[in-house]
Parts: sequence; C-alpha cells; structure tokens
Amino acid sequence: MSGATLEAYLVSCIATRDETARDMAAVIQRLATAALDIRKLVGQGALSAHLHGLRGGANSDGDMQKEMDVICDDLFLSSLQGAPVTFYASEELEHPVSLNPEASLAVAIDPLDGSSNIDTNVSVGTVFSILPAIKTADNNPMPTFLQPGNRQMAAGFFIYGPQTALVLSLGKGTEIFVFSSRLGCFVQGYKSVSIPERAHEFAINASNYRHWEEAVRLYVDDCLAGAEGPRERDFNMRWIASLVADAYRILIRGGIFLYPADTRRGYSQGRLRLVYEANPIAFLVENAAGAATNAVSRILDLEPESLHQRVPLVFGSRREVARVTRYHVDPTMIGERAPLFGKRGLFRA
Ligand SMILES: O=P(O)(O)OC[C@H]1O[C@](O)(COP(=O)(O)O)[C@@H](O)[C@@H]1O
Ligand SMILES: [Mg+2]
Ligand SMILES: [Mg+2]
Repeated sequence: MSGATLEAYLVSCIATRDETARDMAAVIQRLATAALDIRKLVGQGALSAHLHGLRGGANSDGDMQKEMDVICDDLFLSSLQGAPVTFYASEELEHPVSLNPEASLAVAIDPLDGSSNIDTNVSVGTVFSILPAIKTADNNPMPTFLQPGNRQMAAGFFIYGPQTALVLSLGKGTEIFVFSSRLGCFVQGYKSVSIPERAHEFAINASNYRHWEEAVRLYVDDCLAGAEGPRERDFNMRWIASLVADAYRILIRGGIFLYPADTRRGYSQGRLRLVYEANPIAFLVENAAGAATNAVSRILDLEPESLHQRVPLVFGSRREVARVTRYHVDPTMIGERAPLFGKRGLFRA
C-alpha cells in the first residue's frame, strides 16, 4: 500500500465497512484540506508577522493564545461545517460546539500544537481525535468528550515541518502520509510504523529536574549515567518542545517522551491535555507497537473528568515506558540501586 494517496487509502479502508467508516473518511479529508491551508500560513513565517503575535487573551486552559492558535481553530471548525460531525471540542474554546445533530462522530482537536515555537521555525502541528458521538436528550456534548481514549475510532496529527505529514490510525496500525507538492495531496510514506521496543533516546524538559518527583529524577539519572550506570548503555537526549515533532521522531526511530507531573504551580498533572493531546498520541503510539501511560496507568483507560484536563504523559518504546512505571510503583527499583547510584545524579553534582 506504500505510495497510495490518502484518498485511496481511506477508500480501501472503508470499502468493506459501514456508513460510520465512510463518515470518518469524510472527516479526515476535511481536516486534511484545512491542514493544507495551515501549512501555507505556517510556511509564511515572518512574512505574515501579524499572524504570529499574541492575541492578548488566554485559552480555556490559561495558556496565552497566539493569533495563529485562533486562526487554526477557526479553519478547522469551518472545515467541519457540513461534515458528519455532531460535536467539536478544541483547546482554544472553553466549551464544545454543536454541529450536525444527525451525525455520529465528534472531533476533539489541538488546532496548533507547539505554537510557542512558531516564531523560531520549529515544526508545529495539529492533533486530533475522532470519537463516537453520544446522543443525550439535552444535546450535551460532555458525555462524548469524557469517554476514555480507548473509545477513539481514529486519531492523528498533522505536522508542519520540513515535510508536511499526516500520522493517522484508524485503529489497526499507524500510517504516515507525506504531502507531495508535485501531486498536491498526501501520499503514504510509511506503512504500519513500528516503534522499536528498546529505546536509546529520551525526551524530557530537563530544566524542570528540580521540580520532578524522585521516580522521574532517578529514571533520568540512570539514563544519564550511560554505559557506566545501571542501564549499562549510553542514551541520547532530545527535546523539541513540540509534541508532534517529538512524537514523529519516536514513531520513526524509537525512544521515550516524558512530560511528568511536577511541583510547579499548575503542573501537578503535567502540561499536556488528556482529551485532545494525550489520547490521540497514545492511540497512534499503541497502534505502532508502543505504549503510553501517565507514568503508572495506561492513558487510553483513563476516564476524563473535564474537557481541558491535563495529564502526565509518558510514551514511546514499550519496554522503556514499562520501566518508568516500575520506578513509580516498585520500591525495589529505587532501593536496590540507591547505595550504588543514589549519589550519581549528574544534575545533583
Ligand atoms: O515548553 P515546555 O514546558 O517544554 O512544553 C512543551 C510542550 O508544550 C506544548 O507546546 C503544548 O502544546 P500547545 O502549544 O498546544 O499548548 C507541546 O507541544 C510541548 O511538548
Ligand atoms: Mg498542544
Ligand atoms: Mg495548541
């Protein structure tokens, strides 16, 4: 199937399936069309400087909104008008929007992920989750968006980088489509990506070291200790500070990403949002043979309590993610190694 256009791929996936699958394909096509508009805007960089300023407000989660965050949100929302979507929820909107009451799907979206990086020409993206719409007598969207991530029907992200790409999973494998400017559409670049079980690279914002809980500090200390430490091998470190870019790298060559809880005000549940960031990334990663947890439990099994809820996020190579859990739940992990390595934290030197 490598080399198929997104459209041909979607047709092949829905051929034997029902109306809901056809609707899902239509929604993904609409999102892809809006993403190509955003690709052009992002590509303008400083030439459209007015797009890159702060809007002066904060989004529902208290983050400063950039002009581009709002423009991207508007573009995705209008692209879904007339699509088979009942509810639309966005990082940029306090409340979900009701669209077509007859439809069976809902979309939760982070319209522009990594927007704090946009002036620095770092890859940014759009993260989305497609859920079955739950119908209630009062047309309440919340039961839909508070479903656990294991109910997602599809998830993906667009990345606007050196390549514009769509990482997509309909629940069986994770595919990567790259935008071909020659053909003017997305073309499958990787078929069923598989994250290697073992990691040699970790991604974490190490400036927060002093705010992390002990389990996270010890895990990172052990990676940093390299071949001479308990891991008995050297690790590389990367932190792009753009979730889509860090996730793309991990899907292509493995590794682990951590945005843990920490003691800073407002970070007791980490930084990333469960419904429209962690859930779709976890869905993609699990469908690529990886794992995603909140450091202890599987992300996809968490029951969201509110739309904009944050969650600690650890994802990537399966064995490495499991190891982070052991540092959190197994006291012997710390007890056994403390006499040997407890004083070796490089950041604590
Ligand atoms: O600046 P920090 O604390 O390292 O956080 C970086 C993280 O924040 C994010 O930018 C949050 O996403 P938004 O830009 O959509 O708010 C992620 O893309 C990234 O992983
Ligand atoms: Mg984001
Ligand atoms: Mg965002």
